[in-house]
Amino acid sequence: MTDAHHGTAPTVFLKGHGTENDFVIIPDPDGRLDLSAAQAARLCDRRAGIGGDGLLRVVRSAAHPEAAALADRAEWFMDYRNSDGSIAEMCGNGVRVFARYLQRAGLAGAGDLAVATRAGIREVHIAKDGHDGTGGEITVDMGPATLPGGDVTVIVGARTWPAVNVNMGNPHAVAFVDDLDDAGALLRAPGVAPAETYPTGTNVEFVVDRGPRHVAMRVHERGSGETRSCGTGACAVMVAAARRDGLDPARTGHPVTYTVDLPGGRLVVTERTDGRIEMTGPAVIVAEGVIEPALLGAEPAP
Ligand SMILES: N[C@@H](CCC[C@H](N)C(=O)O)C(=O)O
Repeated sequence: MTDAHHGTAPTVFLKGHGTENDFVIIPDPDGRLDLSAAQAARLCDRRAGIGGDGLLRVVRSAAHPEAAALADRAEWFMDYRNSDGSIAEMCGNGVRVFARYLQRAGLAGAGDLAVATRAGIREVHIAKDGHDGTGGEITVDMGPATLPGGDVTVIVGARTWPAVNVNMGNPHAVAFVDDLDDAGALLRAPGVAPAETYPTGTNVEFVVDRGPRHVAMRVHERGSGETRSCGTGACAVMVAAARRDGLDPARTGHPVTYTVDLPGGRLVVTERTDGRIEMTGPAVIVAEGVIEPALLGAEPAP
């Protein structure tokens, strides 16, 4: 039961986005809102709820069982949910928006900030306001990519493409295509073979070249459908493109930067010589309000 159910305190939400990957933000510093998958999905519903590709619950690490061990290194835990209510390990655009919320709430300043996620701690740098009305850019150390190898195929209808299996804390299948329209309407999740490569499902990226170290992509996200941007996806795409282009900073001793265009905006992704991936992009809060208790609703008895 939440405070909202008892009518003692309203449940506040904010709405934000990073390159139009949009999120319902629920400040819950003391971890009192034990949001179910159904409640998260209702909040993300674009017709009957607030609407979002995902949900970011802002909880003190010390107040969350999955993050308490990280509390001495990161005060805040990003409890991320996809729009269908499922839990994901990591969200790259989400962690920038999460940091922007903390800054707006006076819980963090411009500069460096550590955020706990299910994929571990992510170091975030909030740039001073660029005076463009959006609060300036935010850079996240997304950690190293893992490329487990093996042949993966992405399937949409009768079409298939070879894909690269990349893990950014969450799973990705990156397919290079001739034209972004080749993936069709993406109303359903693309198939992947062998399916066992991704026991918990996967995000799928479709990529074309735009120029030297410049790509464009579409993404179908696990648990959310096609979205206008995906930060972990952009990082997975950058690494897959770099390896395809024969670039590996750990071997050459030179960092590599790719510009990644998405339907909702642009992300800049750099792979450092230590193998860590840095992603830079915008993060904007657009609204704040109060959730009607009926939207959270009473959960059916088990
Ligand atoms: N949009 C996110 C990724 C969110 C999680 C993903 N749908 C999954 O299930 O792994 C991003 O910006 O990285």
